[in-house]
Amino acid sequence: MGAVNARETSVVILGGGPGGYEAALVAAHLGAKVTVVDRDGLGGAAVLTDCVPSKALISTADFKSQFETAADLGVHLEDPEGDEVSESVAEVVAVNRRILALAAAQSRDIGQRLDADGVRVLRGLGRMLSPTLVRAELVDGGVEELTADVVLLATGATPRVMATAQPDGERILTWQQIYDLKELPGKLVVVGSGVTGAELAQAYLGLGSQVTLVSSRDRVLPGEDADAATVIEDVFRKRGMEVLNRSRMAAVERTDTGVLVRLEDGREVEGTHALLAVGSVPQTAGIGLEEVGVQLKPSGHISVDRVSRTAVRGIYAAGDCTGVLPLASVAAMQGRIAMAHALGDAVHPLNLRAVSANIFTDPEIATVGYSQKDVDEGLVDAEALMLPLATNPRAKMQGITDGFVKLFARRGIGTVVGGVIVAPRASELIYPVTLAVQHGLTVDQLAGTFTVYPSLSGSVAEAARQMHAPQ
Ligand SMILES: Cc1cc2nc3c(=O)[nH]c(=O)nc-3n(C[C@H](O)[C@H](O)[C@H](O)COP(=O)(O)OP(=O)(O)OC[C@H]3O[C@@H](n4cnc5c(N)ncnc54)[C@H](O)[C@@H]3O)c2cc1C
Ligand SMILES: NC(=O)c1ccc[n+]([C@@H]2O[C@H](COP(=O)([O-])OP(=O)(O)OC[C@H]3O[C@@H](n4cnc5c(N)ncnc54)[C@H](O)[C@@H]3O)[C@@H](O)[C@H]2O)c1
Repeated sequence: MGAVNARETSVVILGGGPGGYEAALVAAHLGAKVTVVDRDGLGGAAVLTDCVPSKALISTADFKSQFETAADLGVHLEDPEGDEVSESVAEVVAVNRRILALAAAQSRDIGQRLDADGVRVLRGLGRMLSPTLVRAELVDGGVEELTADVVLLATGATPRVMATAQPDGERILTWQQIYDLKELPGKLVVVGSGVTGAELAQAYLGLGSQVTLVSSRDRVLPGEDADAATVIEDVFRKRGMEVLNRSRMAAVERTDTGVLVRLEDGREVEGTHALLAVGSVPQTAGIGLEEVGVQLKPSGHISVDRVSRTAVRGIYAAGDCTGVLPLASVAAMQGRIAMAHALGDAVHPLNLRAVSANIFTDPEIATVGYSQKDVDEGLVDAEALMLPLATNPRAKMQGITDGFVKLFARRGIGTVVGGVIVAPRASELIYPVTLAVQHGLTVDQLAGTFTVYPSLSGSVAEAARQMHAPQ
């Protein structure tokens, strides 16, 4: 925007999720006058219904699973009378109460930070009246019109709902409705084996439900590294999940005892509950975007460039409403970049090649940079090396049998361009690989860096060592 005086700039942000609130903090820090209009609660779906609650549920399921595997490490549980305790039980009401309290506390923390930084927050629906005028329809019934030099659209996405599978919040559920459950589903049918479906199917399996996963593709997690997805699918089956591949849901209906999921090939799957995880749609309709010139893709996502600009000068967009990469971390980065650009601070355009992501299954799948598919399709001239974790001494001590480290490095040069780690806490282990990708380190530099003995990160260094090309 050329020479900008941030102190005289008024910024209006639609949406208080990671895309919106992180941007608000940056804009306030740069001195702008900032108002956030948010409909559902600060933190957005990320904090209130999606990312945070699902990860908290998974933590509970992981904890419970440790009781089940304790015997492998020679530990059994006894009650005070010395009788063996064979089962742990998840009390869903208590589990959900904790999760909702945790999410609410995080939302409150965000509110306090925004408040401390002088950001004004209005609870209500924002609508564009012109490129520089936003109408806020407040939950208390009031209306406010806000003039803006800069607008950031960060309205997120919402679960996709099919006409033939209508959620009722009791037995047929979206992932946003599961925290109101008063009892653990006896038999849960999860429809959709993307990241949301896979994570929640395993969480409920861990909590004690019988689970059937309806997967429309050849394998679960179709968008992920095939070796990693195969490990996860094997683990799912080993632990007793029924996985139905090449099975597309046609409809879900209520029965006297629960639900009936009809598949397109005529098969039927019965359950007590169905969880629909068939994707999301952006929340971009009916709020005046196209009327003011913002371009939407056929999917409804807002078109943006690498500094989060839309087609309209002064209007930016960040997060799931752009469909660039639906992650909280990416939403936040897009929001920060937008404000830096709009308010004349130093800008580093979004670099998707350095985004690390994690699937919170057990074991977890963490990825960064170029993928195996990119390598196979010749998008980058790189070689791959995969090292199973089973031979790692720390893995043996911890009873870890499934998992691997895979690195991709430029052929001949050895620069690390990507990696996949399948392991417990892979989300923590991927960081050295992300550092290597971000800063162009070579496999020799990774291999030449000390790791603790014994440690799982030793396998990252060992994989790099095995990729050394003698000069
Ligand atoms: C089950 C699940 C688990 C996930 N887990 C992870 C994870 O572990 N890690 C990760 O990085 N990502 C995760 N994600 C993705 C992550 O939740 C999203 O990428 C993130 O929420 C995007 O943030 P956002 O700011 O774009 O939108 P949101 O978080 O959806 O926030 C948008 C906000 O905008 C408000 N809003 C909408 N329209 C308007 C309007 N017109 N006016 C005012 N306010 C409006 C909404 O009320 C909401 O508060 C997960 C997603 C799902 C579904
Ligand atoms: N840990 C994380 O970071 C995390 C967790 C959850 C979601 N997310 C983000 O959200 C994005 C979306 O993930 P998602 O899993 O919600 O959606 P998705 O669109 O990736 O997956 C939905 C799946 O449902 C399947 N499907 C659609 N219709 C179906 C039908 N009728 N019957 C059976 N299957 C059907 C699709 O083939 C697809 O595999 C992810 O790419 C990720 O970026 C991240």
